[in-house]
Amino acid sequence: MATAIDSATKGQNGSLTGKKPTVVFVLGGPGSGKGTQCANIVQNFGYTHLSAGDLLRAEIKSGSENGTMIQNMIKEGKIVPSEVTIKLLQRAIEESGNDKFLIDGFPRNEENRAAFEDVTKIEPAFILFFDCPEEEMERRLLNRNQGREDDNIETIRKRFKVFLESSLPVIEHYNSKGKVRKIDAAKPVEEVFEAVKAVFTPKDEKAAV
Ligand SMILES: Nc1ncnc2c1ncn2[C@@H]1O[C@H](COP(=O)(O)OP(=O)(O)OP(=O)(O)O)[C@@H](O)[C@H]1O
Ligand SMILES: Nc1ccn([C@@H]2O[C@H](COP(=O)(O)O)[C@@H](O)[C@H]2O)c(=O)n1
Ligand SMILES: [Mg+2]
Repeated sequence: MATAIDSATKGQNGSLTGKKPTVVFVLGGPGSGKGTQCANIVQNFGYTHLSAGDLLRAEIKSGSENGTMIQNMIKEGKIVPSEVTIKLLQRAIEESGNDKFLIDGFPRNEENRAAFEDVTKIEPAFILFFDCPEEEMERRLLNRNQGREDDNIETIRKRFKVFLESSLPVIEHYNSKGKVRKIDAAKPVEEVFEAVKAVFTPKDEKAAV
């Protein structure tokens, strides 16, 4: 069945001249500030923010048949199978009506990356990578107070391990293609956003200032 992603990719009449959606993958360790900065980017640059973690948490709440499996994976800091997460992302893209997306917390491993590329044929414009020391991320997560079941020290340590072992190689993959825009995320929110703005501001606009 043809999807909105197909038509965006192939054009309304199925030709190959249509414009693909612009996708920026927003990556970084747990608590590095991805969600916080995405909210700022949405306000300033007209993107739609899709957090893979938020979509998975909403799926649990919806009472879906995958809910218990997803909940168990999140509690353990494990990565949910790609087909589940990609379906949620595809649905959110189709329902948004926008053509510019910040996909936050995805791809989290090589399986996520390859499956997304396979299914959607979308190549990200670039990867926004929030680089932050573990001690700072740990402090932030333990103070977040949003009632997340995975914001406890035991699960946080598991999430850090998964980030190092499975997610960093994805960032390295894109780095080798010159697609990573690395941001020092240890600074205060406003300073981080100054660096983010520079990445999203077109070169000719920077020159005019
Ligand atoms: N630059 C910053 N300095 C201090 N605190 C920050 C900064 N950025 C975000 N925070 C705070 O740290 C916590 C984690 O931020 P946020 O939820 O944006 O991270 P995240 O990368 O989306 O985390 P996760 O991967 O767990 O979803 C929040 O309480 C947020 O208010
Ligand atoms: N691609 C993804 C993204 C997230 N998860 C699971 O959700 C948890 C929370 O993610 P956040 O980005 O909100 O921190 C994460 O630890 C994973 O369990 C996933 O499986 N796949
Ligand atoms: Mg987040």
